[in-house]
Amino acid sequence: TNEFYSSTDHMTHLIGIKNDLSQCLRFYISSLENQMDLLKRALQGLECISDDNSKDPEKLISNPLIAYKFVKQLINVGTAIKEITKTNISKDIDMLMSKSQLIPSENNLDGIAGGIVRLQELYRLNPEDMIKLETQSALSPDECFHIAVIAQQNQKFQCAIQWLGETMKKLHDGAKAMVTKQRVQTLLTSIQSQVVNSPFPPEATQILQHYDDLDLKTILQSAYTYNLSENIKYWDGMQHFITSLDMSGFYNPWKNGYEALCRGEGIKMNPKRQRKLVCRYTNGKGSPRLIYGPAKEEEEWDEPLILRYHDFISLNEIEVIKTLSRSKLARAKVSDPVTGKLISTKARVSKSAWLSIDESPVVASINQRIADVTGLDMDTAEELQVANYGIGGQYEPHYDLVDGVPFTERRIATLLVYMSDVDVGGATVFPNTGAALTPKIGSAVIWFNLLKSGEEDTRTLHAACPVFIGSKWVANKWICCGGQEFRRRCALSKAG
Ligand SMILES: O=C(O)CCC(=O)C(=O)O
Ligand SMILES: [Fe+2]
Repeated sequence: TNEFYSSTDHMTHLIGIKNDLSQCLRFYISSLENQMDLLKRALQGLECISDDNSKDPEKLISNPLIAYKFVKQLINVGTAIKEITKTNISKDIDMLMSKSQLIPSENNLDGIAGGIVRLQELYRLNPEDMIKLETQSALSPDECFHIAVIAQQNQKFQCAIQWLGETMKKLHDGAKAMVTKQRVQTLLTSIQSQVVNSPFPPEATQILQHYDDLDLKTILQSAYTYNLSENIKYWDGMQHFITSLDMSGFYNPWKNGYEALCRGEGIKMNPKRQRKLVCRYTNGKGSPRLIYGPAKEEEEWDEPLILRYHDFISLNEIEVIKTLSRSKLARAKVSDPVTGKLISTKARVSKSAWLSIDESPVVASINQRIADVTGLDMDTAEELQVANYGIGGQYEPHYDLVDGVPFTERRIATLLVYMSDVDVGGATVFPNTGAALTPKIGSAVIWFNLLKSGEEDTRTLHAACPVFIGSKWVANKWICCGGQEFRRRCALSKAG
């Protein structure tokens, strides 16, 4: 397909496409230039036939040398014209056309703009930060305006207004553009009315009954509806008021926690708990393969227990897995809560592929290693799911448990292999427990999605933070309930 932005790995193909395109264009231009030269020469030939004597044509021809020259020029022109029709530029055009099929479609640009807006909001980049990023590839007023439009469509009004401001500034500085100040103003007005006319949520109505000031109501309303409360905090004089109202739990309760954790705020670990976390060498449940090469197991989180295995897979294995996946990577989807159909959404911006153990000894050996380390039955596990994230790529908070599957197919545990480091962003966070796991190449983390009682462990709600800089590769192995009856005993207690 022609969607690049949802996988940074696929974005890299664009460099090849760019090189091919410039080569084809170079060929085509030089063919055209040859033709132009021939045409110009032909024209020059015609023009240098002097027609001083045109009033007396016979005189022209009567001088044998002039006559000779005259006919010679005409023949030259004829030759040039024949040559022009002979040079075949249609081949170059065909080539150019076929290469241009690979040019990304417009929705890629929308997707990237959406990623920029998400990163900007989530990592709280203020206008100055954005400008610093922007100076490396100065955006035109039209480009700034496009980002503003996408921000508005994604209901990130704060960002939209910021980009409209940039657009205005550039227009003011006299940059050439299609967009006019008039259009910027129109969009600004429409954003304002969108914010003000948004429907009032019932919980907010109750609270606001106590306040008469209409202006405050308007601001609060937009804060609620568009989850701007975080930003409003920084508005003059609003801080105290907002804190006293505690709007945080209003809208998308998990979302604020998720975004804060992604920024590295609100990680709920304390030194006392931290001291109890240990690391050890382990041979799993006595697997012979681990006796001589024990696994490096680290307790990364206590409640719920999250273990990390260091050097779980090698760089070579990672290369094999990536190569096997590349041709299969397709936009990852989520099931629509209403229709149950698989859809592609901003909530999950990545591409993924499934690898079976028959595909390569490397996949089989990783599968075996997971069995050795966890002591769990792999016969009922799902295939390995490899994922590569895109620009601002993320996966919003979710449970790995899928509704409506037989008990034996429930995902009792998730093992997540990090196949890359990520320069900035891209952590795996657990909003209900305040945990954040940093991707570390070659390591794997594991947690149980079900309590020993078989109930869902709500502490395992987790998310993949937007990748800011870098490429993020992971592999998921979902281990299912079937076959684990004697390996992980059920218990009446809820303890993890
Ligand atoms: O990429 C990550 O950090 C987490 C991925 C994840 O949760 C999933 O694919 O279900
Ligand atoms: Fe997940």
